[in-house]
Amino acid sequence: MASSGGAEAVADSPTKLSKSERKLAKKQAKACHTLLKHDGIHTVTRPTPILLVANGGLGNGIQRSEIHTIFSTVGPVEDVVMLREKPYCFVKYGNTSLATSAMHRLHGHRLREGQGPSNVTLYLSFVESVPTDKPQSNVPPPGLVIIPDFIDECLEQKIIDSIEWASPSEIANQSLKHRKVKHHGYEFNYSSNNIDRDKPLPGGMPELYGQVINRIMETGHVQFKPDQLTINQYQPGQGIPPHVDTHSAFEDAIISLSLESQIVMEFTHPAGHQVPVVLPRRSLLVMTGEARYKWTHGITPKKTDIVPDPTSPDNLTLHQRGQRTSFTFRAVRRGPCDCKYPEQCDSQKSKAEVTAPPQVVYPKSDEEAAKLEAQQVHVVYNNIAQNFSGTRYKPWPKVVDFLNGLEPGSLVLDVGCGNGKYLGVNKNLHMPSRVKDSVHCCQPINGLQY
Ligand SMILES: O=C(O)CCC(=O)C(=O)O
Ligand SMILES: [Fe+2]
Repeated sequence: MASSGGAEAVADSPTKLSKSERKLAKKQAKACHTLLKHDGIHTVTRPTPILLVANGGLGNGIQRSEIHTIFSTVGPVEDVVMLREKPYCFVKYGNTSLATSAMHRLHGHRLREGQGPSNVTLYLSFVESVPTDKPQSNVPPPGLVIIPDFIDECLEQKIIDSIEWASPSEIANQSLKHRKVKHHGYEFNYSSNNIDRDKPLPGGMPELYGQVINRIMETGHVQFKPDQLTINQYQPGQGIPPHVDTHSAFEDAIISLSLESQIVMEFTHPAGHQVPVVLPRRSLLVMTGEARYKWTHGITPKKTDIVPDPTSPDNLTLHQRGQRTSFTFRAVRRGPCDCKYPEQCDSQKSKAEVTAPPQVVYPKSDEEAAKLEAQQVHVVYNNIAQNFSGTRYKPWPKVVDFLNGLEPGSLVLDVGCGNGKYLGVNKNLHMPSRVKDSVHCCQPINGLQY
């Protein structure tokens, strides 16, 4: 039986729920709705030995050991199952009574309490079985090679110490705000995604990096000697959007040396399937052929990566990112690209295709505009409302103070009221709103709408 929420299982009596119990039940109902809608997971109201722990998954930055420790305080845990990228996990007890005790004690538990923004609230539901992870193809794109320990720690330090970053004010003026970059050989222009062949940078390629390039050539994986270098420095939480390095800008073989910290790079095939690839610290990544020309590569901006761990029952664990500095070596292309991947190739796409601005069709009447808004705005917001609302339940204290400071009877219009979290803050105010489906808590009054 599918449940709208395990709240019944949590409440000791069917009598009136307290305010915090109501909030918990509402959050849980939303979690169950989302699970069913997106992952087809049915929660049940009848107690079972298995608990689904919403917010307690690898996708939420939670380690299995944290879940194991807290759930073991109730009794022996038989298994904790974490699924790749999912923000929930499953805790299996030997019997229903232990799972029921855990439901009573840990539903609404705040993990990492007092640890600032990293604290999370766990919402529990009973489930009858644990779904298995969808088999994921981990076959890396053809043409991708990783050479571990390409350089030793001593050279790594030497290279890091040698970087001459621009001054903070120069960096503040750069177009890239989300990571630090420095170029040698040629400047990479992030607006055109290309380089200006006629403007080599003064200073050429520093001698130390020249040595690394010679070493790269000795691997035998690279045909064209790199003459351009982009140094990227990422703090934990920073990344680079998925992209294919412009075909017309660089020859085959895009090479990246990872220093200071490992990272997971996501490779995505044009058909949509994704393969996460761990780039170990001090390793060299070489992308040629399909890996270079056809698949996108990118780094998701987050603070932890999910990485393989053969010692963990689900073969996965979390790795906290540290500062990573990468050296991307590329050979500037001197003519058009004639690769086998015309779909991704800017040299082979017709000029019109590449340069034509997207066609914008403006509505011709108010009716057409209203129809467009209904399709593109109202329908979208109504579809995402449940999820959206689940992430916005805490009123901002300053707004609450403002509302509580108003004269009783004041008329307040909360334009763009989201899930209406302020509508009930001060019962002495009139706060009209119209949000169909978005959230049941928004009350329309007297035709005053937006
Ligand atoms: O940081 C990296 O390893 C990759 C950087 C990259 O893809 C680029 O600069 O185009
Ligand atoms: Fe790239």
